[in-house]
Amino acid sequence: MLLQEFSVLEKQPTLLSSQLFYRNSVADLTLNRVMLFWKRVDMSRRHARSFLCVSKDAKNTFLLLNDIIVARETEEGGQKNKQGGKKEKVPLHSYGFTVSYADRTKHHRWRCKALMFHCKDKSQCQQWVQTINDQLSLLCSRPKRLLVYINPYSGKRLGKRIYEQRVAPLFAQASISTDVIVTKHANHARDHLETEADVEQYDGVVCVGGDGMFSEIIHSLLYRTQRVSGVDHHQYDQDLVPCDLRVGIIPAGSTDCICYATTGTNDPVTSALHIVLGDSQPIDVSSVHHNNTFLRYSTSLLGYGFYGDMLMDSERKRWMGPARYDLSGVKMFLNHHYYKGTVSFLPAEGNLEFPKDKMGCRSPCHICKTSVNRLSLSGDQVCEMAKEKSDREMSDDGAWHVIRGTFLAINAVCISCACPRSPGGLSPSAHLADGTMDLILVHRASRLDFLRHLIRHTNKDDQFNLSFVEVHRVRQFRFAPEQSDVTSEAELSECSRKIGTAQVGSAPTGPGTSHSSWSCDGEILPQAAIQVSVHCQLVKLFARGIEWGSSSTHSHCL
Ligand SMILES: Nc1ncnc2c1ncn2[C@@H]1O[C@H](COP(=O)(O)OP(=O)(O)OP(=O)(O)O)[C@@H](O)[C@H]1O
Repeated sequence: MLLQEFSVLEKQPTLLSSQLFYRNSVADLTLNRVMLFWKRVDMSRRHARSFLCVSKDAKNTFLLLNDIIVARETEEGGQKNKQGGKKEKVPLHSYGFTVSYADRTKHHRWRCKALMFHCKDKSQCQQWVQTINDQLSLLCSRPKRLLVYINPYSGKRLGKRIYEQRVAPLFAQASISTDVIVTKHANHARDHLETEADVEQYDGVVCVGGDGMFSEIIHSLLYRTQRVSGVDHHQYDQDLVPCDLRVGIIPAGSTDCICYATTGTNDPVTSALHIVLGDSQPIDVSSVHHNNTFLRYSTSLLGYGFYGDMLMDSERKRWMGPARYDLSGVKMFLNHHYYKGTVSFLPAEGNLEFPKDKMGCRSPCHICKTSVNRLSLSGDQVCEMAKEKSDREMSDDGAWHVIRGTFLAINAVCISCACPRSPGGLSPSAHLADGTMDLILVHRASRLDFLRHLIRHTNKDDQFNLSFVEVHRVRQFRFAPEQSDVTSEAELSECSRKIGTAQVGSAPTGPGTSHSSWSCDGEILPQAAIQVSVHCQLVKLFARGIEWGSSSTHSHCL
């Protein structure tokens, strides 16, 4: 935080101020509506040190209220600092309280830390705890009751343990009550959310698992929201109603790319802290249709060719765990299939940034902020927007771009799809909530060139700066394989009904045939010919987006 910003915040009306003991010396502690701050008092010189003095202990001279989890009285004589493990010497006062807060550490990871203050008497101690917690209770974005689904078979099958050991204690500390369901089979969470769960009583849904589990949950929430609002999601150009409930992701899966792309890490404690602090990050969702029949929603990767074939192959190797993706990736790379087809897309005209700009989406992102914030729109505004949209589409009709070609891969991403192996992701500059998706077309190329393209996802080289790769920021796109689908309407609606369970092997496409299949956030779609439309900020996550920098000095010291 800059000194000017601090000076503004410091001038907020004071709620409580006292002289207390902090780290064996006297400090003036002050609480206002936005932060808790303190300065050490130099007893010998009888003047307070200024905030800018170069004190050895200049760290953590303030905490933003938004980052504080809870204040608690410490037991008498219990001056043990749990984080440091060291006993602090408290010569004068045995009453104290701790302030737990979320601290930013390296690589966007957050940790729960605690500061301890000592008071002259119990009533002063109680007054501080009460006043801090009263202020925290005014932060209405913080969840009080959550519905948690744990997939015990995600990734390395550690979901239950991760939740119990690393997440549940933080929820308990923040007095969040939870109803926890350990899923017994695929689509257990979906069915429970759709039929049994009384979602009105919760402030959010948490999924402990991977991207597949997240997808299952947002499908249920979005189905439910559209049904309650009377919206028919089968109509391709229908404006969808955003989902009110926020979703938290505790990463425990094979890739966890939604979590990584929205928090900058795949760390369960960081995700739990974002939930506890009530962070909110809208994300775009694309809807995938085939002939006016809704197929699925997508929040991460919609991939045809290389990624579609890889998913199809890896589904047969589920028993191998996360290693199946590596093996199938190598196999598909060696197979080197390419597919003919026609891609048509509506470019995101008027957008200020493009996939090759390398600006990225960093919180707070002005590009996403200036995109229409549908989550705050009233019903009338949504109607007005729908009208504007249809006017725009009529005038945009000629704006559709058509590319007929032979493709190794066609990828469409609503977010960067970053993950630990590919920290930039498939499209490093994709925005989380600007109402667009990045359409990446990898044209036919030699194996060696394709390998160069793939390797660039793991290093700092530009994967788009190759003659056979093109990338477009789009609002809608369509794809038609050279031989269009021959699936009957009856088959189509049957597939659509079963789609939640990904009918692997029932799809009429696959390697070795003239067309591939689409991988839609890890599920295989039965049709190759699809229409895709992006819906701006349709779902909200308990996240903050990726922040600039990640050091604790960012917010806690001057
Ligand atoms: N108890 C369960 N048993 C079997 N499958 C389950 C269970 N609970 C959820 N699932 C299904 O497992 C699939 C994969 O889950 P998840 O994404 O959490 O794990 P993952 O290891 O990351 O898998 P993937 O890489 O395929 O996404 C989801 O589609 C979900 O529907």
